[in-house]
Amino acid sequence: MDEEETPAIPARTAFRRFWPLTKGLRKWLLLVWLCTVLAALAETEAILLFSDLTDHALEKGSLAAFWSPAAQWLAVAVAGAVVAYAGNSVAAWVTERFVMRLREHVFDHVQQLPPHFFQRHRQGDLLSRLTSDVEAIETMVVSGLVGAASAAFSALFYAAAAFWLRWDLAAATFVLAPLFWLAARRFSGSLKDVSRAGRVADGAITSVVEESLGNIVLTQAYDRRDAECRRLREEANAWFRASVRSTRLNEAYEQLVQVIETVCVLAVIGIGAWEISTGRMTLGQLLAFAAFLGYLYPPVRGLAQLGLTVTAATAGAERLIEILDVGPSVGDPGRPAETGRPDGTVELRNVSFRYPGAEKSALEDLSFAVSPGELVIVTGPSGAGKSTVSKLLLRFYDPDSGDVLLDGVPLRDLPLARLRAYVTLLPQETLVLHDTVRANIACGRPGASDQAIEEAAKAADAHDFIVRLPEGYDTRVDPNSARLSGGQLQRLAIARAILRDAPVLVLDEPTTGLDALAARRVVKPLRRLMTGRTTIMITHDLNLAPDADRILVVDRGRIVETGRHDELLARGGPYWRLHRSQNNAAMDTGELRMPLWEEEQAPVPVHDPAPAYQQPYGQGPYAHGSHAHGPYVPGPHVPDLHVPDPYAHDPYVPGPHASDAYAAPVPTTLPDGRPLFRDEEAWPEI
Ligand SMILES: Nc1ncnc2c1ncn2[C@@H]1O[C@H](COP(=O)(O)OP(=O)(O)OP(=O)(O)O)[C@@H](O)[C@H]1O
Repeated sequence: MDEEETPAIPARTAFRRFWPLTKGLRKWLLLVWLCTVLAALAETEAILLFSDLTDHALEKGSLAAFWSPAAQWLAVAVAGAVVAYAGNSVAAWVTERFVMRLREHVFDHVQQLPPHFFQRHRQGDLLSRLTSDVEAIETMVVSGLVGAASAAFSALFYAAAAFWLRWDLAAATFVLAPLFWLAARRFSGSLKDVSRAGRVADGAITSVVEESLGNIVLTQAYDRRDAECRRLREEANAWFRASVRSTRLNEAYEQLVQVIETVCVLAVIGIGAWEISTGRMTLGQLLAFAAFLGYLYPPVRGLAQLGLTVTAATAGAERLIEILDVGPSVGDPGRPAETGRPDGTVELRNVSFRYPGAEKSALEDLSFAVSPGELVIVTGPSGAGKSTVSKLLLRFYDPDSGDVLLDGVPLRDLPLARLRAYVTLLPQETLVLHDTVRANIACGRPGASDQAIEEAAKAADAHDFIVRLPEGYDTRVDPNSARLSGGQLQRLAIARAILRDAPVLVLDEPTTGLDALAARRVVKPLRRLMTGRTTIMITHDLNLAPDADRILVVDRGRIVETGRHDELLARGGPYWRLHRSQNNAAMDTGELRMPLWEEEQAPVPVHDPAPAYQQPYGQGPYAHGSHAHGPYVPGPHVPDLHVPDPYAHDPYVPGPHASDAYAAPVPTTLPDGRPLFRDEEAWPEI
């Protein structure tokens, strides 16, 4: 779904769609309309008094005939002013309430949408929909409706008054009325197109600014200022064209209407002059008639203009309806399962899943179970489906087939709020609220006491750096804050998760993006967080792997290997290769990493749950003499790699190179000499 493809919707459909949101406000709308009616009555009375004054006081030059109508006129004017003030104030209140309600409604809806929606929509465009498009709908549903009702009433009222005064004169004038309608009709189609283009361009400009400022480091470091300005200019040009064209169209319409009005006024004066000359009309009557026409034109013009405004607002409505029509991918069950706090047994049973619109499945018939308190690491190359597992565990999506179970209960039978209280996610990116440190931790468990927050911070090794901040726990932080390092932010996130105290933890790349020192600094807090909880850690970083009760190696949506760290290394299979590529510092770029098997070897071999052959670590097929020491070369391009895929050989017969460097025992240090995280020692405070 793209902003350019927004489907066209008739104004009536758009109106009907948003009208229910005026519930509770309608009585106030009626009051606004009543005020307009009263104001119109006051104006009419004023015009009639003016006619009286002209004929009795002005034409006859009698001051005595002046006082009474003048006093009545003043009283009517004051009453009209009070009513108009009250009506406009209530109208402002109603329109702003409606805007707030609509914005909350759309915002609430957007927050329930699945992750792929946000990957496919630019944030700036969403922002523009939530701001200017929401306001546009107000002009259609509330101001539009009240305006139309008031204008229609005023037009009818003044027209009736004009007829009552001189029906023949009025009839002659109204013959010209369809001209207004024709003029409005002529312009409305073009105005809708141009408004739609303007709104899309507005969203695009917000997106460019937002993306560019969000990437300011890239912009500055790579001197991309000109490129970014060019990008902005391209979008701004579209907006510029749309807005100039929209002004031109509106202006042309206004001027055309002026000309039509002049024709009407001249017709009235011409007929009036003839009527006065024949003695059938007084000057006062003619002036009053002209005044009624003067009052009649604005509502008639307003009605036609309103048509144009509503047409333009429909373009905004289309963009909001497009979002509102995207349903959440999951919802609360009709009949929720009756469960208490779970022990934390997690199971994926024959789970297959394909992202909406994707060509290939992200997970294929995946099964594994984790017992309460176990630590299971899910690893594998980029795009293997690891993060998809975390999305299913949090129930951002339901599997296409198979089940995800918590203590034997399918997740789809648990209310979402309860499920997410039981399963805590520590996401890859450190998520920080624009708020105080205290609030950032407390959002793990709203209403937590200060003492509980501090204890969580202590367990996460965050307390010490927090108290050193200028205002301690009350220091404000924000997502782009330079105040806290990546590691410190991660420890805040750990404190939040500790406070949440869920029986199941899903850690998605908890050390990614942290340097070695910072990564090491979060290991202890992470261990404290994991203690006693079922933990599923999705990671490329295998430094915590020795701690895991089990490691699942996933590739192309399937488990290709499972076991403990030592067993898997000894097996010399995919895990061993992942581990080797990491120790060779060929970091996780996905492209750099060795494929677990060669592309052409489809279908993907499925893990055989029976214990694999016991192959000494380093005796795998890739422990090949000339490559063992060299820089990492992706698998399929290894020129003299004559050893077939390891999965094709079960059991594997050790090759002739068992004695090379990779036949060494499991290393206890990283290549740069750092100890593995397993051997913790005191580290300096960062
Ligand atoms: N929103 C999406 N729409 C379509 N396909 C998607 C979407 N998100 C992920 N995928 C695809 O699903 C597959 C699994 O993705 P996933 O993010 O789970 O991989 P991963 O193992 O976590 O990768 P990485 O380690 O790079 O984060 C990939 O082929 C990916 O391209």
